[in-house]
Amino acid sequence: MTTTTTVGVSDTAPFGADPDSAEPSAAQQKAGARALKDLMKPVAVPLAVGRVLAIVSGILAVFPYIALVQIGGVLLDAYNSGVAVDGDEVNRWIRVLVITFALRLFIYFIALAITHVADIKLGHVIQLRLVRRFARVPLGWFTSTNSGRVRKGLQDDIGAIHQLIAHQPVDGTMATAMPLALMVYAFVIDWRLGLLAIATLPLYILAMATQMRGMGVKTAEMDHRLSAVSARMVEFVTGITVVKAFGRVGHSHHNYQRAADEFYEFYADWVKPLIRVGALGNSLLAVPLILVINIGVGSILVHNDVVSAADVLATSLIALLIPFAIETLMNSMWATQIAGASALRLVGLVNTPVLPRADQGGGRTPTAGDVTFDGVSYSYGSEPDATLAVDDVSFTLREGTVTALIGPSGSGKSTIATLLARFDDPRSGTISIGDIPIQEMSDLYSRVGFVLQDPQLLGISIRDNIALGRPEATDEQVRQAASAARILDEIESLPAGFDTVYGADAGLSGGQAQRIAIARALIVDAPILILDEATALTDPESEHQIQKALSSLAHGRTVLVIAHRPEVVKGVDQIIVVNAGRVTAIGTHEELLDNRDYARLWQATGAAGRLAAASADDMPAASARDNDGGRR
Ligand SMILES: Nc1ncnc2c1ncn2[C@@H]1O[C@H](COP(=O)(O)OP(=O)(O)OP(=O)(O)O)[C@@H](O)[C@H]1O
Repeated sequence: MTTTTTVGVSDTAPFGADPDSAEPSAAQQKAGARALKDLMKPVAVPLAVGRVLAIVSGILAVFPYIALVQIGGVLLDAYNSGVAVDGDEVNRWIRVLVITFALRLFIYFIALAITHVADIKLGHVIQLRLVRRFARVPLGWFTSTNSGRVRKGLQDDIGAIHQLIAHQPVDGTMATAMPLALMVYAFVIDWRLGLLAIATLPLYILAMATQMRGMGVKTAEMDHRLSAVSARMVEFVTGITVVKAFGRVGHSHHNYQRAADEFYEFYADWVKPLIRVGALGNSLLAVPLILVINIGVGSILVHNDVVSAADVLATSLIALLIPFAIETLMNSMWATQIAGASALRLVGLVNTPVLPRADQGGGRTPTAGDVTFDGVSYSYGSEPDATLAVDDVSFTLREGTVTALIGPSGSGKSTIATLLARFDDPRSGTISIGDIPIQEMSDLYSRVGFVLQDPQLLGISIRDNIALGRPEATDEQVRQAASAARILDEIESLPAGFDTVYGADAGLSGGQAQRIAIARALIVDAPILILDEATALTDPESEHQIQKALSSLAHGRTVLVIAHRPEVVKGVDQIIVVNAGRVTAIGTHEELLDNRDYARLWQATGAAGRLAAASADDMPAASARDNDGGRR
């Protein structure tokens, strides 16, 4: 195995390039917009309803102003003509003002409620799509890099599109519809007052257009750079133990510092035009300036009897509302850009390549248990010229026998073994069990069990951890499995025995966790087993216990053991020597004694001297045949 934190794969992303690594471009931004559209399909109808309601609410915003102008007209008429104010008329317009104002707010809140429900629904839909997808992607895809992407997708990116789904359709539409309706009304009152209401807008739009050129790409890049800083931070924190142990805190901290400095410089560059636009906007659209223009010029028009004072009051209030609408519009544009990057990542995750489903091939079940690799080749990269990690490998594992894979580090042992567990499909060749290709088997994981270097216990009870592959197992069966895996006494001495929750109630040593993983494989009772010879890093007592547990597990099964030490393979039925992804020899220990590659492996590990003395006890397979443990 190349790593102890993931199964059979290293941290380099093997299944295609990481989209996070590419700097965002205008093309990516467009792709983000397309991705957003695609992502929003399941809630297209409620979002459209939200938009329509926002338009209605925006149009209703005009009515209080109409009422205001009418009330002003009635009051002015009465004042000018010296007659009593028509109270009924005023009351009627006050009712119009209050009702339309309240109705506008009511419709606005209903629209927001609809889009918020849509947002919750969409989050749920995306999460379901992701979970269903992840259930079908090759297991080898789950490197720590991709796990980070999954975490970011499920947590950050779904959160980032909240603004876009729950707020933008309503606030963005309202920010367009309301000022438009108000401006139209201002022109209906009087075209000169309409022009006054929008007098400062052209300057503002011009300033904004020059300052904000290219901001879309920059905003998307900011999200990218922020992710880079977070990644450095996570790297610093997760690697802190080893970093401290090797006295590299300063160096590692320096990486984070550099990323943060780069972000600071970029941010300063990004924010400058925004500040300038903000300052210009504040001055060009500032309340005093708008009032001076509208009331000042408006008074001249009133003085010349062109319009009434009430008209000027209404259009001045309309002019004051426009800057707020523009601000909301700009905010929602930025939210869309940032959400575009998140949507792109989510769409990437949702479209992660999957393994073809076994049941599409009819879900066949093998009759005999021989395992055959026939001309199997595999590369981690998807490009046609990617280096082959496994190159045209053919061999057979006879039913009920033990085979060891042996070869130098990086020779392809783990890759061969994990292909049998269908962590991914070979690029060419076939792997079959009893003449049935594993791709066509629907119950592969009840036929193939594995115990790997990293036991991967979950934060659930020890009982549930053991019964993971067979949840219906009785307590007695779980106890028996624990006993055969030489872990029963240690579990019973835990605070809550089998109910102890791993991680929360108690931790376990690597050797203990390994034996629980062995109990887990025992209870599934799969006839074919993949074992990683994982005892090299444990203490002698733990190693002895694990070997005994493995012996119980191996008994009577077809076993493929990944051997890291030559001693382990001496008594097995068959040894497969692997070098640079190719099988260079197959035979028993005695048959291979003259093989150059095999002899070199013994020498390379300094084990040659121990060759003669290698004890059968070291070998799970050999001892399995003498052991009293058995398949249940
Ligand atoms: N996730 C991965 N992405 C890209 N290349 C990988 C990945 N995992 C392994 N490889 C490459 O595939 C080749 C075979 O690796 P593999 O882990 O199968 O070898 P191994 O014999 O099991 O090594 P070891 O004994 O050190 O665990 C190596 O060249 C390795 O660098």
